[in-house]
Amino acid sequence: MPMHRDLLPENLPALSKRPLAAHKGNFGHVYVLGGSPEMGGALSLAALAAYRAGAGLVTGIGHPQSQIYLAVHLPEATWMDWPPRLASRLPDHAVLALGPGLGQGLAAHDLVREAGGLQQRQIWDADALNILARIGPDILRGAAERIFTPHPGEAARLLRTTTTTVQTDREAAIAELVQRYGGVWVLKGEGTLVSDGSLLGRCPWGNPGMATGGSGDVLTGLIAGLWAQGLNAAGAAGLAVCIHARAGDLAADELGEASLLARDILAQIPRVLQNWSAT
Ligand SMILES: NC(=O)C1=CN([C@@H]2O[C@H](COP(=O)(O)OP(=O)(O)OC[C@H]3O[C@@H](n4cnc5c(N)ncnc54)[C@H](OP(=O)(O)O)[C@@H]3O)[C@@H](O)[C@H]2O)[C@@H](O)CC1
Ligand SMILES: Nc1ncnc2c1ncn2[C@@H]1O[C@H](COP(=O)(O)OP(=O)(O)O)[C@@H](O)[C@H]1O
Repeated sequence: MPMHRDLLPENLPALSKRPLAAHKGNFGHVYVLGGSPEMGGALSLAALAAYRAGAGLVTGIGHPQSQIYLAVHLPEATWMDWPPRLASRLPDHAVLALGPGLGQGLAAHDLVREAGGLQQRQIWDADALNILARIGPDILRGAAERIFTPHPGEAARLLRTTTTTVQTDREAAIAELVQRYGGVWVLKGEGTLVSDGSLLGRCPWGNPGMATGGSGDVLTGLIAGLWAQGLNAAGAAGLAVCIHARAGDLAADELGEASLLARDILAQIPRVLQNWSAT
């Protein structure tokens, strides 16, 4: 049985103050692999969130037809077309976030299969999880550190059960995911859970206004950006989940739940990060 620990600022790591002589190489390099022709927006939201979390450099890896989203919304990011092989393109210190808007075509399958054998830190989300569910845990080779971020529908696919079963006992579902697949897990939805098998935390913030397309992509980028700056996997996941939920609450206070968009969560991240220790 994992030990329960509230996801509150006193139980979570914090980002260190930046040294005066810091340069962008000190704050990590996030690669977001996603962006099928129809879903460049998901990649772009994740990349933006990684930068807002403080990553030094962010690169989108997507289908050429989806580059326009990043070019328009995030000129600060660099770009790479889906390569035939990822291995030679990623530095050892990279954090790879895979899945936002990736789709489930042949190229996506090949890239996800290869990513499962890379040694760089990885965040598995969205279609990367759908492909993992289809192929099975054998795809996760080697000893890379991994964080997985399913919503209840994806968790159900990974556990070969129904969304209702996952939602009926969320703690049992996340325990089973950790046991089957290893790594750190984030089970999204009301009261998001984070567990590495030894600790289990529940996020006390968030609201149904966040049930809107793209808000999970923002979370993925946020985790990647914090992880790239040197936090450990469970710490980065827990902190990102709480910052994301607090940002969602501020956005809902300002705009109302019905009108809330994923980009409104993004817009509140700087404010939450600045005031985090006083939360
Ligand atoms: N702008 C863009 O480019 C965007 C692109 N996007 C990209 O789209 C791709 C597909 O991802 P997706 O999540 O939209 O589809 P999918 O996995 O079939 O999940 C839907 C089903 O899952 C369930 N479910 C979900 N949440 C639940 C909850 N909290 N609580 C309970 N159940 C929940 C629910 O199942 P049901 O309840 O019906 O059984 C629901 O019908 C992916 O690549 C993503 O990145 C999106 O990010 C949007 C913006
Ligand atoms: N009712 C809710 N209460 C709190 N948080 C929610 C609620 N609904 C959704 N969220 C949060 O919004 C995000 C939705 O992620 P996801 O379903 O992956 O969306 P998308 O695939 O569109 O990006 C998650 O972080 C989830 O925890």
